[in-house]
Order: sequence, then structure tokens, then C-alpha cells
Amino acid sequence: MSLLKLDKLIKDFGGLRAVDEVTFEVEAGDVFGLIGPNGAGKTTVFNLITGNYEPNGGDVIFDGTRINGLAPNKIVSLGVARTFQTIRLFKSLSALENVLSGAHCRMTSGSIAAMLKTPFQRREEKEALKLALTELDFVGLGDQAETRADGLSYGNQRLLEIARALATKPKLLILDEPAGGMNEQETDALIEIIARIKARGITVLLIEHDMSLVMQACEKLVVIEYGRKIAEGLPEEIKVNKKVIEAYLGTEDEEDETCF
Ligand SMILES: Nc1ncnc2c1ncn2[C@@H]1O[C@H](COP(=O)(O)OP(=O)(O)OP(=O)(O)O)[C@@H](O)[C@H]1O
Repeated sequence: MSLLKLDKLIKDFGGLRAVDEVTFEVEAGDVFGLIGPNGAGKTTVFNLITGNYEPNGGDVIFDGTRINGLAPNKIVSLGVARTFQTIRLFKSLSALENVLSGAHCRMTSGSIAAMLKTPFQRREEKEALKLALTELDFVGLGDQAETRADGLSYGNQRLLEIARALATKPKLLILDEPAGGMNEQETDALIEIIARIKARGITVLLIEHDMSLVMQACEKLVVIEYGRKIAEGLPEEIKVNKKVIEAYLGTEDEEDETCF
């Protein structure tokens, strides 16, 4: 069954059609990759799914519900979490406090209960703390709970973003260039973490320029170029797809040239 369905999704920025009738479905439990040359429209697709942008046409269906037009926090509460291409942590807060901010999305007690410190609120807070520590451990940062976010290595900051996203208890985790700025060893550790996220039954949708990660981690790929879907299939099919090879070799960006 598909967990996420994009149906003829369109996004215009002035005269530029950044996403042009993109259609694809992500099956529940899959690790699904969205790839394409720089400026192809990948991040814009993510922003349409997470409610950061409203589409000019088409639909985003998540878990049977049409979610386009909903506020980002509502979409998080339905079970969609994300990380960003440019890291967006609370830099001066500890690693634990950052993950707690994700866990708090699931709390139901309001600000009055928080002020009065009702038993229910205290129980929820305790559970949020437990969840945050579990997710920190899950990404291998259990011993860095008290470290300020900006005191972590770049690779660990990316893992912290993943822990924060996981603390919202998502059904779908969206990762925008999770290996960006990581060295080979960190990327290998990330591939292993993605496999463990999948093993928890969480569906993963990712954008990544590191083709070794894409080929190892993803079960299925969609390729977009100039906002349009040009290919869809298994990694081994995409690797030899003529249109895809042309799209990448046609770009002048060095980062994309040696992709496969
Ligand atoms: N907020 C915006 N306003 C105007 N144009 C935008 C905006 N966001 C993206 N674009 C344009 O839309 C197109 C798609 O951008 P997008 O960032 O989605 O591409 P991408 O595939 O994620 O690129 P990259 O791999 O470099 O991150 C680009 O031409 C970009 O300049």
C-alpha cells in the first residue's frame, strides 16, 4: 500500500515552474530516493509534502489524507518528519534539548498544565525525556546529550537532526541530503542508521547527491530534471537509464558529474 502519493504536483515561482506535474507513490516501509541534478526541483517537492509550500496544482496524499494546504505542524502531527539540507538546529541548546523539541510535538498538555505542573503534564514530560534519550542513543549520540548542538561535529549535527525528527514518532521520515558534508566513515554509519530506521517500520524518502549512499540505501528511485519526472525504477535500472545519464552528464556542476 502506498503511504505517500504525489499526483501531478505543480509549483511555480513567478514565471519558473519548479515542479511540473510530478507524480509518484512511496510504498509503506520503503527507502525511496528522489534524485536529479542541482536545481531540478527536489527540495521544492519536499517543501510541498511538508506544507512549507502550497502547490499551484495537484495533490499530496499521505496515509489516505489529502494534506496539501495544511500547516507544517499539522503535517508533523499526522506523521511526517523531516531534516533540512541546511542544518536547522537550536545551536545554543544541548543535543538533548534539541531532540526534546521534537518529542514535545507529541505532547497534548497545554501551556496552563505546564505552568501548573499537573501530574499528567509531569508524566508526559518524563515520557518525552525518555523518548529523546532513546532517539539520541539510536543515532549514536547518547553520550553527547549535554553537548551544545554547535559543539558537535557537522556529521553529528546531521544525526542530531535525524534524532529530533524521529522523536516526533513519524510514519514517514524525509531526509534532505543527509550525507551532505559527511566523510566516508560517517556516510557508512548513516547508511546503517537508515537501515535501522527502515527496520523500525518507518518509511524513508530522501534526496541525496552521494550516489553510493543512494545505490546502497534506496529500494526505489525517482529522477527529476527541470521539475519533471524523467525516470522511476530500481537503482540498478536507473543507473543504466539513458535519460538519467544524459541529465547528469549534461550538467556543468562538477558535484553531479561523477554520480554513478
Ligand atoms: N523560494 C524560491 N523562490 C524562487 N525560486 C525558487 C525558490 N526555491 C527554489 N527555487 C528555484 O526552483 C528551482 C528548483 O529548486 P530546488 O531547490 O527545489 O532544486 P533542487 O533539486 O533541490 O536543487 P539542489 O540539488 O541544488 O538542492 C531552482 O531553479 C530554484 O532556483
